[in-house]
Amino acid sequence: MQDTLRITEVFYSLQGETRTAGLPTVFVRLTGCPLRCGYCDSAYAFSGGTVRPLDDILQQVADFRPRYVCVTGGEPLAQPNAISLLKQLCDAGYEVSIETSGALDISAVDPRVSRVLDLKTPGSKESHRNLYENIALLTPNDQVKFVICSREDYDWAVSKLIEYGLERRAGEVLFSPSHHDLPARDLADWIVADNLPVRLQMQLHKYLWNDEPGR
Ligand SMILES: C[S@@+](CC[C@H](N)C(=O)[O-])C[C@H]1O[C@@H](n2cnc3c(N)ncnc32)[C@H](O)[C@@H]1O
Ligand SMILES: Nc1nc2[nH]cc(C(=O)O)c2c(=O)[nH]1
Ligand code: SF4
Ligand SMILES: [Mg+2]
Repeated sequence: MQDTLRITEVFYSLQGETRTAGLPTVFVRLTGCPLRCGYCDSAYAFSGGTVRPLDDILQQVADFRPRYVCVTGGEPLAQPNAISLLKQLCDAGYEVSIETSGALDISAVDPRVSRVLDLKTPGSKESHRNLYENIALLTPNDQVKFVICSREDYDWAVSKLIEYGLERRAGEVLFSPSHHDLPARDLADWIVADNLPVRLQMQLHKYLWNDEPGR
């Protein structure tokens, strides 16, 4: 039996987030997630999807002839075969990233992959799931993200930034407003006022395409 993954969608768009924001990217969205963040914009990937052989997924990615591939979900690391998919995408020569909740062990992910590790804030209602052991594994090829719902979340994120020296461990520390919860301008003003070594991230695809699935 060939290795398979349960997949919600594969699509080509502009990366809306992280350090490659604005660059054409193929997205592979894996189905299923053990978390339930209150703000989740991808709840349609919690169930359903199609079980597909890895080779079939790799061929669909190749047909777009991309430079960048982003594996997301759902929670991609909840499916063990995601590790094999990531390795094979790297072997094929793409620049690969993974978006992960930070609740699962990231140690088996191929080091060529840029791991975008979300540290779940209290506003997500899932911060008790954060696996802080992951932080020691971060390298300059990785990125840490906080999705911030309120001033309380911002203060919490700053405390984690300082406690773990995150800007010295990861290549990027991203502060993103939770869409519809916090005006980006408030977060921008706080970052400047506190002179933080972090990058404000806005979800480009929501401004371009109003968060339609598959964009
Ligand atoms: C949908 S998740 C999928 C990957 C993984 N489960 C995770 O949480 O990182 C991808 C990214 O979108 C972010 N996200 C989800 N809903 C959001 C929202 N309403 N506003 C801003 N970011 C959001 C998540 O925090 C995460 O960084
Ligand atoms: N354009 C676009 N960029 C994205 N970056 C991360 C996404 C995600 O849902 O994880 C995403 C998405 O859904 N669309
Ligand atoms: S971990 Fe990611 S996919 Fe799962 S509920 Fe939270 S934001 Fe959504
Ligand atoms: Mg999305």
